[in-house]
Amino acid sequence: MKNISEAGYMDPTPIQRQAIPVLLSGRECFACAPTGSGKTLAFALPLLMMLGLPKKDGIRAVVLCPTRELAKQITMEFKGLSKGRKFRVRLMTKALSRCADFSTLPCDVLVSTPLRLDYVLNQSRINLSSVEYLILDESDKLFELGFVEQIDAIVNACSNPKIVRSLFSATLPDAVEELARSIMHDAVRIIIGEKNSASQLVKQKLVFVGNEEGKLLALRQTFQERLQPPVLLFVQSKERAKELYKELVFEDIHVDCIHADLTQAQREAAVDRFREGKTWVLIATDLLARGIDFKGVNCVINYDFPNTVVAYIHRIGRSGRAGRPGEAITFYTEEDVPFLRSIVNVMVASGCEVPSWMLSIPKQSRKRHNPQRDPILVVGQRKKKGQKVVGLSPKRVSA
Ligand SMILES: Nc1ncnc2c1ncn2[C@@H]1O[C@H](COP(=O)(O)OP(=O)(O)OP(=O)(O)O)[C@@H](O)[C@H]1O
Repeated sequence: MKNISEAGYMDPTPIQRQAIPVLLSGRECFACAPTGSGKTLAFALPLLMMLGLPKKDGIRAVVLCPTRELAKQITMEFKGLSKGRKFRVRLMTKALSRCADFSTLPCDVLVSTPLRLDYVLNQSRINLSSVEYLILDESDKLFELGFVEQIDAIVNACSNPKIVRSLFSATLPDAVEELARSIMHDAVRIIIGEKNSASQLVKQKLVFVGNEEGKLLALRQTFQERLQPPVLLFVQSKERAKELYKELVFEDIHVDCIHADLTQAQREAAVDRFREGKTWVLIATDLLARGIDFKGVNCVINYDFPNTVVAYIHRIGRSGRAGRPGEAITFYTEEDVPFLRSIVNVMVASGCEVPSWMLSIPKQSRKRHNPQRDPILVVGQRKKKGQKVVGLSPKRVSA
């Protein structure tokens, strides 16, 4: 209770009100609640309570999530909540996965990405048969192609017949729900608000930019009208993250970028600089779309249209967290128009206004939209082409 009040948590959020008693009663659950609504605490708190005291009985709980950044954040949350007790909460780092002797390493809670845990499992260096609790955070992502085989191996290795498994996410497509049911025992289904909906705290806006070139103009205009850091800027790929970074780095807006081509240390440094307020605008790929909790992101800009509606919900959910209001601006080109409909539906469900013509766009049968986009023109190339380079006026930038 001391740790909870020191963290400033005065009242449980709706997902915490529902999920904590369910987990404390020993039932499994799959829970779907909006982004930023406190799902981490909803599983971390009951898990620590059920573990009771630290023990040296092998690995007792495993939490899986899709990215290293999120795994680190979850580890920190567990450590904060268990301050004063000697629980061993361990993050599966690269070093741990390569060198640790798990047969002698006391571990109450192990937080990992599926890839790293599966790597250790494949080498027969870890025994998961004593695991009592298994949490899959961002569970729908973990059931996607690319993760599902590793999840399967880990679920099978957690062979304790009394294991309690739980799934948490802000989005839970029906197909994933069905798949999840096949591995769970009589799980309680908890849905807060409308399933697969965006956080009501985020004011969503669509901006037509015509084509790729129009995006840079629209971005500069947005920043000139009002730049209220911190801002997260999402692009489609790591190549585009690098290109956009090159384009913005010389402007007075303290920009940085994060993508999978950076080393772990560089990724962590980029996250830290953004958390500390040293970076005002962070360019990111979908690597950062899920789970990451930056306090007070004022605005998310989808420079590139998200490739699925699920990605849209998670991206814009980096803003409007823990009861604070946020804003999301999504640029769309001619090419993106046929894919507007599902995002428009999300906006309407959250009470945002949209032009009526958008409601008559036919639904796309193809769910993914990953077009080949023209490269973002870097400053040097533009100068060579004889085009004018428009900069930002630092006067208009408010910190
Ligand atoms: N009871 C509470 N009262 C106030 N703030 C809270 C409470 N519980 C959690 N928070 C804060 O809310 C923020 C969002 O929590 P968290 O990261 O767990 O959200 P989430 O639901 O997992 O989001 P996402 O779906 O994006 O992963 C965090 O900053 C957390 O500290």
